[in-house]
Order: sequence, then structure tokens, then C-alpha cells
Amino acid sequence: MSNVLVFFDELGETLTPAQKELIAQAAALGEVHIAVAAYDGDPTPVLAVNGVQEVYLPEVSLPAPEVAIVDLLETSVAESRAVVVLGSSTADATDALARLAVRLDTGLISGAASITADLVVTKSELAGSYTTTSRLVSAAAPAQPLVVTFKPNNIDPQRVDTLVTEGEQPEVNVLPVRPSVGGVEIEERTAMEVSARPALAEARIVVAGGRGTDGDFTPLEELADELGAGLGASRAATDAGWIEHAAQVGQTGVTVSPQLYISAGISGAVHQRAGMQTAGTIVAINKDEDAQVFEIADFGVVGDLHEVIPQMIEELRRRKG
Ligand SMILES: Cc1cc2nc3c(=O)[nH]c(=O)nc-3n(C[C@H](O)[C@H](O)[C@H](O)COP(=O)(O)OP(=O)(O)OC[C@H]3O[C@@H](n4cnc5c(N)ncnc54)[C@H](O)[C@@H]3O)c2cc1C
Repeated sequence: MSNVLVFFDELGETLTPAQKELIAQAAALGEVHIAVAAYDGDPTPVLAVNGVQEVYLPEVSLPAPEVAIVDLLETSVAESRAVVVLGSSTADATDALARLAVRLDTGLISGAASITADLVVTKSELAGSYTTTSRLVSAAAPAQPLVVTFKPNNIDPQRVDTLVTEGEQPEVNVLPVRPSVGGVEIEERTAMEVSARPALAEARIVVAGGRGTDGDFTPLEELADELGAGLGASRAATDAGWIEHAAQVGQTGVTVSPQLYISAGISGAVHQRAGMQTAGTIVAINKDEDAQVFEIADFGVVGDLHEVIPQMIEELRRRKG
């Protein structure tokens, strides 16, 4: 069994589904060690999970993009003797892990889907056009750990729940790492208004709307809430100011990889596809039967979204009783 270091750039009062998934990936490889950069209060109860042996914390919470996070990671790798470091593919985690890979003179594979026991990593490339498998060929001696970031929603959530169960409190190591002095200092942070919907990048279901909504996202919001889904949009919709820019899915927006992606009133241009093509199942609603989106859809409905979506909502409510 190998030692695995899991990196959380921040930890709240509970583990997020993506964090549980990372622990599940790590537990399949070996003994799990966790490094946490930013935290509030005592994070250990949250990390009392079967298989988690040790936790590494800085003396002072280090919110991203604090550059000292790389010192925390370097020391955690040395302490844990990890052969692989896993993190999520969010911008903040990837930034910190890329710095770690440079510091250790080792390799980073970003946006992975899976990893085998002999550390062969699979990922989807170029908007799902290719699946690649890669492994680390280390030039450094002794060999340095492989660093991998994962996209969420690669493991069935029910399986995650059976793998990630409550356990003993792990051993906690507070490392002598403090915020860096000099450089850019963040003076104030204002959190985005918290939506009750799941975060777009991590949501298991995404409902997305485009120019075809004609500016009215109400039916999509209702459908998203019925399904417990995140809400996304095409660039045409965000550029029109119909929904916030953070909701844009695509090449210049958020990349999502949900189990189900419902596309409504979106033509399916290549720039939109780049951000959603790896979704497990794609359902497209478009009134133009020749719309590009139908080329990648698993299920397609040719129709007006303002008629189709209310029927979907009605059927969902009927089935829920
Ligand atoms: C460098 C670059 C980066 C880009 N990055 C992104 C990106 O990240 N994300 C992104 O989305 N786009 C991006 N774009 C823009 C992209 O090329 C498309 O222009 C955009 O995705 C189109 O959005 P849309 O499908 O909503 O609009 P349209 O292309 O106008 O399509 C609207 C669709 O809605 C259908 N429709 C209309 N009314 C209805 C109705 N009532 N019911 C059902 N269907 C209806 C129409 O048949 C049509 O297919 C980028 C472009 C460039 C050049």
C-alpha cells in the first residue's frame, strides 16, 4: 500500500461531495493523509473518516492564493512520504499543486478522471475527443511523487458514500508554516452570494440555458430546483446579462462534468461543447432539429423549451408524488 496525500485548499463544516470523492480515490490507492490550507476552528472532526491516518495543518489558516501553501504541501509530502498527491481541479487547488510540482521537480496531470493502483492516470482531452492514459516518468532521484488534480463526478455518489464512512479522529500535525511576507496581500474578501443550488463545477446535474431562453431563466431555475441541479448558461446568455457570468459553461467559462447535463435553447457551438462534452448523459432541448447540440446529445427533444420544460417539471412532481 502506498501513502497518498490529499490536498484541500479549504475545509468547511462538512466535506463537500468533491472532497469525499477525492478521499475515496485516495483510499483505493493506500493510506490517506490530508493537508488542509484554509480552515476555521478545529477541522479534525470533519476529517474523522475511515482510512484517513494523518492530517497536516499550517499554524495559521492559509486561504488561496497564499503562496506559502506550497511550503505546507512540500512539508506534508515529506512527512507523509506520499508517492502521489491528489487535489481537485479547481483553479485554486491546481495553482497550489502546480507550484508544488515545480518545487519538487516532478510531474502534474490535471483534470484527471481516474487513477489505478500502479498510478496510471486516465483523462479526457480536447472536449472529450480523446481519452489519454499517462504515468510519471521521474527524472529526479529519489523519485518524487506524482501530482494529480481530479474533475468531480467520476465516482457514483452512492459508491462514495459506502467508501467514505465515519471513522476515528486522525492524528493532527500542525506544521510550522505561516503566511508569506511580502508580495500581494488580500485585504478583504467578499464571498459570493451563496445559492442553495450546488456549485456549478461540482454539481452532479446541470441545467443550462442559452439564447433560446429569450432571457427568461425561470423555467430552468424551477427545473434545476426540482432536480437539485446547478444552473449554467451559454455565453450568449451571460453576455446578454440574463444570468451572471459565473454561470457560463464552455471554453472561456466553467468546465463541468456532471452525470446529467440538460441543455435548453443552446445551439451547441464548439466553445460551449468544450465545457460540457464529458458529461455522462446529455439531454438537449432545441426547436431546431438541425442544431449542432443534437450531434452530442444522448437524448434530444425538438421543441420550444418554454413548452417542454414545464412538462418535465410537471412529470417530475407527479413522480415524486
Ligand atoms: C473565443 C470564444 C470563446 C467562447 N467561449 C464560449 C463559452 O465558454 N461558452 C459558450 O457557451 N460560448 C462561448 N463562445 C460563444 C459560442 O461560439 C456561441 O456563440 C455561443 O455558445 C452561442 O450561444 P447559444 O447557443 O445560447 O446561442 P445561439 O447560437 O444563438 O443558439 C440559440 C439556440 O437556441 C435555439 N432556440 C431558440 N429559441 C428556442 C426555444 N424557444 N426553445 C428551444 N430552442 C430554442 C435555437 O435553435 C439555437 O440553436 C465563445 C466564442 C468564442 C469566439
